Amino acid sequence: MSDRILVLVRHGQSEWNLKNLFTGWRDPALTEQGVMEAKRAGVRLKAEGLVFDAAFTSALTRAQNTCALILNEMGQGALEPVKNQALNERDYGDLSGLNKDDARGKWGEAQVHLWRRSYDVPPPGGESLRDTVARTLPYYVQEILPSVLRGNRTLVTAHGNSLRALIMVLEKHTPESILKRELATGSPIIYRLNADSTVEQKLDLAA
Ligand SMILES: O=C(O)[C@@H](CO)OP(=O)(O)O
Repeated sequence: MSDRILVLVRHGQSEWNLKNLFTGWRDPALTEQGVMEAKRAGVRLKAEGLVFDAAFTSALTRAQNTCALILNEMGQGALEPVKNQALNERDYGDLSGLNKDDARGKWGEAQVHLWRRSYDVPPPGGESLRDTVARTLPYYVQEILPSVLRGNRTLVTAHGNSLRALIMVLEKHTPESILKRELATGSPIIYRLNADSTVEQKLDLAA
């Protein structure tokens, strides 16, 4: 068995998730429930017998706090995560701060779904998932993957769409199949990688 372990966790519920607002690069805090979700993720990862050697997170508070809560819960509060905005949420541009139901009322369900989940339709002034892949994937390949392949059990706490960008590659999604890939807040996905960086085994703790 290899030690090439990569764990992805979407941050716990944020204030803007709760208010149903497009968030993107805006920086709301975790809610009480979000804090609980992050702690629970730490408990579950510890129960899986995991110990991390490296951690990466975005430049946004909700992902950083989720990372710290997970590591504290695992008794690994001394592990300092690497923070980089390459892991930030997709930039929602002009939609940032708008209510998602109001947006559906204004532009229609189908258009809003395309902005939220399609591969290549950018929201006005913002990033498509393809644009998000273009900034997260180089960081993954240059920084995160070498850490995993060196045998560091590696935690990444980030965001719904920046993680969908990585999952697209890890789980070999097409631009069509990625439309349906949703990520729950605070639910770890544990990947064991082969030496060629493909996925040997996946354990989705949300499933
Ligand atoms: O608002 C956002 O930034 C994201 C994640 O919460 O939302 P969505 O699920 O609509 O892409």
